[in-house]
Amino acid sequence: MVRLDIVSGFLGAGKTTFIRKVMEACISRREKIVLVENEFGQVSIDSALLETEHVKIYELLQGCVCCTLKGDFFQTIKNILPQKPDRIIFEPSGIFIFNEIFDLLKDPEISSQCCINSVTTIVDGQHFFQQNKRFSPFFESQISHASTLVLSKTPSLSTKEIKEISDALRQQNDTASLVTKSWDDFLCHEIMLILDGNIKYALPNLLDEIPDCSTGHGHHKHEFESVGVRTAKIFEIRELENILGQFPQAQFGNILRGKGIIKTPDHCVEFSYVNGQYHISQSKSTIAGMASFIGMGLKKEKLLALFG
Ligand SMILES: Nc1nc2c(ncn2[C@@H]2O[C@H](COP(=O)(O)OP(=O)(O)OP(=O)(O)O)[C@@H](O)[C@H]2O)c(=O)[nH]1
Repeated sequence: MVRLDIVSGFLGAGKTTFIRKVMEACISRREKIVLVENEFGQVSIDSALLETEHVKIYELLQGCVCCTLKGDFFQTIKNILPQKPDRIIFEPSGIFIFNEIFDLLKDPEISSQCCINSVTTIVDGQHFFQQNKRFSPFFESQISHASTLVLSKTPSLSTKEIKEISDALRQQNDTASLVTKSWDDFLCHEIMLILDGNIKYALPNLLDEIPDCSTGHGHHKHEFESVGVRTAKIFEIRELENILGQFPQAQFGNILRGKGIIKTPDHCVEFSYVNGQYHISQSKSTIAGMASFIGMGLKKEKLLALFG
């Protein structure tokens, strides 16, 4: 059976960061893995960040596999299965709802060869309470379906804050394993335990236990929009900081998430903007000159002009 490991979490929670660790662990164990990346935006930043010669990456762009791209996702899984990987690691978009995804296991071609091994939901410790309140349907869905909940960005949190978030998570899912320790230094076997140490989804074809989401809900509508940018421009770091520093003031719309790989005079940098805070770091990526923004009421022309 090919194991399907789903790594969910809201926009900017830390999914890609976690998957990078999982990939390192799998590669060191000589597992054959395939990565499926679903980005709501038009530009695939995550694939560029995760690119390695050892792992084949499939991209599903401009939509969400829980609605418009569901058919493409199922077909992608069918295309991958003949390669017989040990594991398919799937990163849904941050605004993913676990509605019809379990129909995967109702497709005989897929369920005879593949089982959902784990659902790891990364929860952004820094922004949890604010985002959970504002975007509760996504949080409820991603948290309640998790076999493991992993808190990210914990070094910036106090013990009291970690306890408060843990209590809130337990109210929504009291059976998942909960990882609150900083996983920056986790060893390979600790990372793999998060995926393989759970039994919630370990058995294939437990159709009786799979929520039936096929009636009533229909495809939910995303209120979000995205803007993708490609640019050959070389930025001074200060220029980039100045751009990112303006985003909370909303003159470019309500930007919830921004990320990109940009050229500077010395090297390429990655930037990440989440909920009003930004971070810039040196990048190892060989692909640069792109950015992606997700939010509401985005001022596309103004954003494009910033990077043009
Ligand atoms: N300090 C710290 N930073 C983290 C941690 N996890 C993620 N980050 C940072 O948070 C930002 C967003 O992380 P990503 O891994 O790109 O988040 P994501 O969930 O893949 O984002 P989207 O796919 O855009 O929804 C990046 O700047 C990461 O470096 C963590 O555990 N600790």
